[in-house]
Amino acid sequence: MRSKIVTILKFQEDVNKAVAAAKAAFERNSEWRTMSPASRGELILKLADLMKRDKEYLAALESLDNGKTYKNALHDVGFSIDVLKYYAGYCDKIHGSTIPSDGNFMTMTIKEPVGVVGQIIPWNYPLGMVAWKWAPALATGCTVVLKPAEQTPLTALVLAALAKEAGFPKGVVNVLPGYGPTAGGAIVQHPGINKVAFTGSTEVGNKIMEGVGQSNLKRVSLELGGKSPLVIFDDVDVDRAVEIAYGACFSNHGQNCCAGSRTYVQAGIYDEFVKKAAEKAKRTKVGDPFAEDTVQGPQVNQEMLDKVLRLIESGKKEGAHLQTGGCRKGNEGYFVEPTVFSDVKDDMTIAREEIFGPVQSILKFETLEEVIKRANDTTYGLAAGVLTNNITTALAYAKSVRAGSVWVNCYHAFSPQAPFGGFKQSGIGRELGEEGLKEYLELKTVSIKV
Ligand SMILES: NC(=O)C1=CN([C@@H]2O[C@H](COP(=O)(O)OP(=O)(O)OC[C@H]3O[C@@H](n4cnc5c(N)ncnc54)[C@H](O)[C@@H]3O)[C@@H](O)[C@H]2O)C=CC1
Ligand SMILES: O=C(O)C(=O)C[C@H](O)[C@H](O)CO
Repeated sequence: MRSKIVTILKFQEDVNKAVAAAKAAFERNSEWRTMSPASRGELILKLADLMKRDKEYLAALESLDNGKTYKNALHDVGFSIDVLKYYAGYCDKIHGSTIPSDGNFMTMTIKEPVGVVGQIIPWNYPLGMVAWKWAPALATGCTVVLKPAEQTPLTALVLAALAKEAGFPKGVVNVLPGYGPTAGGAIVQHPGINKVAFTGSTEVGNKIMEGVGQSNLKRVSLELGGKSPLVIFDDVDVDRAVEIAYGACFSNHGQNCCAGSRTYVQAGIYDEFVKKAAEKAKRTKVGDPFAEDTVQGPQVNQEMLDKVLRLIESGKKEGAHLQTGGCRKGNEGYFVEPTVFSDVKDDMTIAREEIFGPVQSILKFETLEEVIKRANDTTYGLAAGVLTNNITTALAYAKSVRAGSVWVNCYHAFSPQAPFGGFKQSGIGRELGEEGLKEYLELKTVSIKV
């Protein structure tokens, strides 16, 4: 008990130090606050350039730390650079408006950085999540204290070193590795932090809301779990649909908040789709993330391996039809066989819980009205997809599905310009795009008596 208290106090002390540094960097006359917006943009671009210089190193470290394939890690580094560049361009374009208010006043609004921001990120996109969190925070002029996931702290630490090399003033970015309840908890509770941005489980998202309520009502943005539906109508090319559905569900080994983990297939093509989806999954090359031809590496750790296997077992027990996979792959490492279940029913655990693993659940449907209802029958609302050649069907689905992103005839269509975030218990607020900036700004109204 005593050693636990000492550990908690130690984390508290570290968080205090990081917050003090971030607060000092945010002081009114500090170098950071008095820097021109254009120079702030140049620093962010410099960081992006340094990441480009070190991209192979960053990707290798990410792959080593997380288990994702080197190829995917390299893609993540590229996307992270794009996100930084996109927000760098915003630095000198953040402005308020003038308002024709009643009475003899001239009224204007000013957009100001929210202040010191605590950022808590997960292990599935360790480097990508740093970029998504830092870019809008730094573009708006905030200072940050970031806690990477305990499973994958390495690339965030390298990015901190690159930020130093780029020339960010002392205290603007702080990286603090540590565990969730201790280091993360201390960030959430800290009275010196003005906003917390979090990506991770809905369970911890709830704890963050509680902690914020108990401390100083920090601003909050949350990007949480999902159980996203991909709906496939029978007017599409089945082979193409199988490919898209595979990418939707299995990319990043299924460790993806917006994984298309409920595959609804219309009755007319259902049997053919199931057969081909199982063949596709079976062909997946699982193994060493650094090998050229590997498509799927290991899950991140024992805990996640156990969770995925437990959910696969629930699928078998509850009567879903196992088409392929269904077991751990080999006896070493955290590898899972790419798994496909058909005849999944909406009330089965595998159709309701976020699995975060390489498991596809295929469900049959007949009509648009029916499938909209079923797609929306979830506590989540992060993403959704639809494959059809009928524009009316696509638009009806896109308008009716309760999700933050809807992908039509594609999936995982991410770009730095397009906002991303959840309806319902998938989150609060948006990341990326112009919307992502708003999460880091306070709006001030100034009225001048004329
Ligand atoms: N939305 C997403 O991208 C992610 C969703 N998940 C979901 O969550 C499940 C569990 O994975 P975990 O790694 O346990 O997720 P988690 O939500 O516990 O971890 C995410 C981050 O939150 C921190 N954290 C944990 N407890 C905290 C607390 N009390 N206060 C402040 N910070 C805290 C962790 O240290 C980590 O940095 C996964 O199986 C998956 O379903 C996990 C990772 C990412
Ligand atoms: O899973 C998450 O947390 C993400 O938001 C990452 C996205 O899925 C995306 O694939 C990153 O490129």
